[in-house]
Amino acid sequence: MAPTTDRKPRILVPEKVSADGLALLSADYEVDSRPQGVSPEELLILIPDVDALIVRSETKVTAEVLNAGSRLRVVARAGVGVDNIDVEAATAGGTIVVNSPAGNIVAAAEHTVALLLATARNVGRADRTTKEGRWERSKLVGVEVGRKTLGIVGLGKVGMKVARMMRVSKLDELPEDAWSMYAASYKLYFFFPPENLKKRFTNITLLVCIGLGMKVIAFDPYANLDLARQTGVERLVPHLTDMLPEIDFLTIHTPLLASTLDLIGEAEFKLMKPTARVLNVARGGVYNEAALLDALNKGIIAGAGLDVFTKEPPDQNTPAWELLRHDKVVATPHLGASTVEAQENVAVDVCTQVAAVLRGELPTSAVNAPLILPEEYRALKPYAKLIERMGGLYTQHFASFPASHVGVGGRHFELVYHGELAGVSNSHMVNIVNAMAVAREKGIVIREIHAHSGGGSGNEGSVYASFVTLRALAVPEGTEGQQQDREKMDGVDTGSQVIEGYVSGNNVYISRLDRFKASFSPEGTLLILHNFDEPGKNWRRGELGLKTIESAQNNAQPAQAPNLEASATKNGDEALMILGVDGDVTKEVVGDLRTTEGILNVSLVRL
Ligand SMILES: O=C(O)[C@H](O)COP(=O)(O)O
Repeated sequence: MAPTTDRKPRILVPEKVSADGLALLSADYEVDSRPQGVSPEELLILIPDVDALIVRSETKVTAEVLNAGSRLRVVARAGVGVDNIDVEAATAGGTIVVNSPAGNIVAAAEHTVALLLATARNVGRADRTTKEGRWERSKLVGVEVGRKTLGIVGLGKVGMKVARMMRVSKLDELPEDAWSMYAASYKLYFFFPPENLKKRFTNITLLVCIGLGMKVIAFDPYANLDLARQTGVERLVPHLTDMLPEIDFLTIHTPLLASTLDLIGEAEFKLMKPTARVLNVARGGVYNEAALLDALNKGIIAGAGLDVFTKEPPDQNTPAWELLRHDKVVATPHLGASTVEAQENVAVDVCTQVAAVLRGELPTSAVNAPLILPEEYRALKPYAKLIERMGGLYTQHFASFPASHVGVGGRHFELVYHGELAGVSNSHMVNIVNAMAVAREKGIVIREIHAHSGGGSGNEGSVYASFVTLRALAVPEGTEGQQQDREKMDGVDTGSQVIEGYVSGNNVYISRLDRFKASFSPEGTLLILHNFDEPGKNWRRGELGLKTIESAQNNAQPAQAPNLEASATKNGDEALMILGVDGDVTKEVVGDLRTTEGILNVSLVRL
């Protein structure tokens, strides 16, 4: 990741994304919105200067793009599907990918219904021929969808919504055992006991009459039967092929994965009724386009409503291109999420997340970061910051030590979560995007330990409800040496390359650095002076340090942080002084301080 400079972070939006979302970013960031789109070549030229990229489905965020985006911290998909983003490459490069999993559910489900009805009633063809001056009533006779069977593949958010919109039109058409469920979902129990319910409500069924009156069956190996039934799915079939001979309409709501590519091909079409119609508002490729074209041409099925294609727009003379022009097909140009409302929803959702990531916070819907429940997320957020700061402090502070200092390899680490924090399962705070993967690649081993029963360093950290210890182990995990090493670390007096920290309110503090107790905020530029703690001289060293800084740099002043000093614990003859410094500190200043009498070590840490 590129170093931070004074310029505002730059956000590139190479597609049409709702202004309501972008407005959330324009005050703090430089937003380069290009609703007309950018070519792949242009994107490669622009990306090195971009901190965040917001796309829809048209921009292909390839590994090449991601590798060229040296500043890129987040790629946001203003929608659900991330198949246009190389998520693996983003993860490897430490770029967060976020999406909006809920913003366009209603739009996608409604577009499915639109295509279902348009396909059943030849709406597309009728519109075209009427505009051409023809009046072809007898050629355009359709079919009704009420009481027909709809097969849904994939009962995710959109599949469920479609099922809900299709279900029975009258209460008295419900099977007996579905009554109580239906009543519960409308909270009718509140007024009437279940045994009287049917009697009382048969006359006013229109009051709760919704849906198209279709019978819905579904295939989804991961679906929950109770939940499915509550949404109006009559039956879940164990195998996809079980439903195909029975259905009048088929709709698929899955992402495009290796397992869903060509899910419906020649063999599957052959199992369907010649009157069956198929719908695709998910992803091009879940129906094999060549097989679909063949099935329509040969009358194996009756029609298709297609919103998505394997290549958009389809190349000329491909099966997809022929499908677009086919008389039995109603086609739309990937409009599933294209409603004003859905575009506002997804734009506000992802722009909020982009701002969070650029502020250094966790997004709510990261595709390549661990899933954290909102309440866990709120509780863990300051600890994630603490650990990040501890890591920064570790690498910068200990790197300054002379080679003769305790020889810790810096490759084997333990992160120990103490107190209430230990009870949070799957905290994975060290692993925001790729930390673990990158560490592994570099041969660095990080072990996360939940120390449920106290433990820790015996240091002051233990007075806090939760605290975290970062330990660098001298020898690989599991060896006898490591055991001795850890025993040493657990003692009060010994141990080196240990950092301990805690959270108070939303602020993070370091309570131990090396073998010194401490209490300081790991923020900004810190000058850490390790010196002899001769009686009466400790502060003199501090003054000396400040003087040196001031003489080297006029604008450098101690920061207003309340804790500028941390004192020594061991032997009483050494001290650690932490100075928060406004402005920068040059190498020369650090060099001067290092050669000052009584100073044992100096490190400059920027957090
Ligand atoms: O994956 C999605 O969210 C939909 O396919 C919408 O895609 P779009 O943002 O390009 O309209």
